[in-house]
Amino acid sequence: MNPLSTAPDAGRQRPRVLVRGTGLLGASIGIRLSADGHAVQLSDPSGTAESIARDIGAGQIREAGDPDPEIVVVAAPPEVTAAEAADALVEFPESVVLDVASVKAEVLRQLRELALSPGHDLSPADLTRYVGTHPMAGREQSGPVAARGELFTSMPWVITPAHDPATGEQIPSPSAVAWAEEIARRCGATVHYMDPQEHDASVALISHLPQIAASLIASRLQDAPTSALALAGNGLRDVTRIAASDPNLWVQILAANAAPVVEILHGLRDDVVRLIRTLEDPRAPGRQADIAQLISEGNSGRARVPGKHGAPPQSFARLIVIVDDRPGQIAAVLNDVAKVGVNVEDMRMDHSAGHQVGMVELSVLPGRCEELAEALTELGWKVVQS
Ligand SMILES: NC(=O)c1ccc[n+]([C@@H]2O[C@H](COP(=O)([O-])OP(=O)(O)OC[C@H]3O[C@@H](n4cnc5c(N)ncnc54)[C@H](O)[C@@H]3O)[C@@H](O)[C@H]2O)c1
Ligand SMILES: O=C(O)C(=O)C[C@]1(C(=O)O)C=C[C@@H](O)C=C1
Repeated sequence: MNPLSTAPDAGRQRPRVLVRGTGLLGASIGIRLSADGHAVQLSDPSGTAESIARDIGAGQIREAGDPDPEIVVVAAPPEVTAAEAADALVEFPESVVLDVASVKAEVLRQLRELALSPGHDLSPADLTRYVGTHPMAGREQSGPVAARGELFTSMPWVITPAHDPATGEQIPSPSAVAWAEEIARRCGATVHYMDPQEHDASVALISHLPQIAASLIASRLQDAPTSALALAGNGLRDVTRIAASDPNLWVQILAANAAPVVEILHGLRDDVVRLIRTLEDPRAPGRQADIAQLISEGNSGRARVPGKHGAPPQSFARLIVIVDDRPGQIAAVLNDVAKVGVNVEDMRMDHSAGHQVGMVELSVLPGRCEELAEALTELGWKVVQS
């Protein structure tokens, strides 16, 4: 009997996993599952991506004659995801097949079309072993070199089981869904369930809109004078980090989720037009209240962004440690923080223009900030609380 025909057994089973597509996502999953004791096989049309993934500990390159995987994770670009998942369902008739593409309804639509197509070996019954998923974690860099085993820790991972449009019944078997959930948990993520359409509408707002906004803002900088760019502070860095993302990937994501994105862009356009009108004559009666309203609407939205583990938003206390600008200083600070036993929730490094010093900004729980500042000062660090 297929060991995966039942739900995960109290976390003891370690099914063999094939990761198809060993870029950022695939290699990160491979690292995490290998560390958790799974035998992970790797395959990618790019031999370089496969070799790098293997070399960084994501698993072993799948060779002819290797045993069939029990779980396949398709981590390929969105436009080939349905075809890759279909091939895996046909090639490994006992395996559970997951994908991690950023869009869900279009992948499912293509898979259904393949299952109904007389020219394809995929049958509708095979779809009982397919589970669409989407880890809400990534980076602006791609390829296995950017992979990190910790990528998914405490981040949401959405599972989007398909339902039969006629009967409303869930298509993937309960054990396939349970295994998808188990893989997400073993990668350190927190699991959410949604149907594919609700997922796509949600990510249009919380993922696709930010990407578009970051790209549009960063594109304004292309011809900016170098003297202006030299003044760039954290505000600009915060809102443009994801503007460095892969254009190829985003063409595919936005094209596959265009309708919900367009709806949101209409609303954004209305707000931009309103702001332009206001600022054309900012001293006219009522205009300053308009500006204040726009900024405070942003405050309200921002306050709703949840913290780690989907917990309510939490403001961390921040302290800045001033370090000499030489190798090993960040590690030395973090080492001392670990000695004090305080968890760092976030960290960033900044340089003071024209000075040979760096500023390591540490975000910690407010209740631990005072104690950490005192301990680091005692250990000889220059500490500033902000
Ligand atoms: N980048 C992110 O932040 C992020 C986050 C969550 C989900 N995703 C999704 O994960 C998937 C992979 O994205 P990524 O960021 O790892 O991209 P990536 O470019 O880092 O890696 C994609 C890999 O897929 C390989 N590939 C290309 N065609 C293939 C095929 N037909 N079969 C198997 N592999 C193939 C490429 O050679 C490459 O190594 C995408 O579907 C993306 O939507 C990305
Ligand atoms: O943090 C980043 O760099 C990301 O772009 C990650 C992000 C996101 O919007 O949160 C981007 C696209 C993916 O589909 C999932 C995650």
